[in-house]
Amino acid sequence: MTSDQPWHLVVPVKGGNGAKSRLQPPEGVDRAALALAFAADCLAAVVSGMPRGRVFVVTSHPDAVALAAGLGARVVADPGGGLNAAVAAGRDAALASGAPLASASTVAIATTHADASSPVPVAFLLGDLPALRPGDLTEALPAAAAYPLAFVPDADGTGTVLLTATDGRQLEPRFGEGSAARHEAAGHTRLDLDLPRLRTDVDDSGDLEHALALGVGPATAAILARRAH
Ligand SMILES: Nc1nc2c(ncn2[C@@H]2O[C@H](COP(=O)(O)OP(=O)(O)OP(=O)(O)O)[C@@H](O)[C@H]2O)c(=O)[nH]1
Ligand SMILES: C=C(OP(=O)(O)O)C(=O)O
Repeated sequence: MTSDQPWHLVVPVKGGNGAKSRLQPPEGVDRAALALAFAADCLAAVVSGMPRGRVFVVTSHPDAVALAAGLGARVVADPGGGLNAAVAAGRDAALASGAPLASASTVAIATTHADASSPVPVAFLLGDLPALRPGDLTEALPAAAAYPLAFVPDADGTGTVLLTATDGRQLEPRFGEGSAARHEAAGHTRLDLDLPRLRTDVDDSGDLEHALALGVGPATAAILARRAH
């Protein structure tokens, strides 16, 4: 990806003990630490594939805030209200990215003054993609750029890993189980890209096996090395 890449990318990260509640971690592995490791590997791939200042992590969990800030991402406070509200807050922050990002409310105010003549393409990416590589975004974002609204479904085709908006359109986040059908109904064009690392979000142990087979990043590999044998 080049430095003139126009996309702004939003990555919500829940963090803490409530994260990855459906995932039964391997014996000897702490669930919150594993969830944070997924985010660490995902964000490392994202920031190395995107120009500085274009990555927004929506979180209020201290460990995730430290992780994101340490990687050079911009942190947006989680507004509460779940994943779709977090996506909306990150989208507004990205649109208002010329303005100071003190809090979600200043972001919302600044957004109303955003220059409508230069719309910012915004992409939302799940933060639980431990096998992601920078090249996945290099391929997926230009493919999405051909459509005002688009999305990439997860590996089984029913969920969503990447949701995009260009031409000043607004993301229409409808995340949650079965979100692919809802995003399509909301006008996002479905892109079944052959990018398994992008499409493998980890919700359960089957997904984790799939990610491990593809090859996970160093943070996830290190946490899993603590598995009881
Ligand atoms: N900021 C923020 N991120 C969220 C929230 N809910 C989910 N996410 C993130 O969105 C991505 C996909 O969400 P899920 O797969 O549902 O992750 P999760 O909520 O940790 O997992 P479960 O507890 O099993 O539902 C992950 O990167 C999560 O960290 C939220 O309320 N706020
Ligand atoms: C966030 C999603 O799903 P999950 O919570 O199953 O990862 C989704 O696909 O919209």
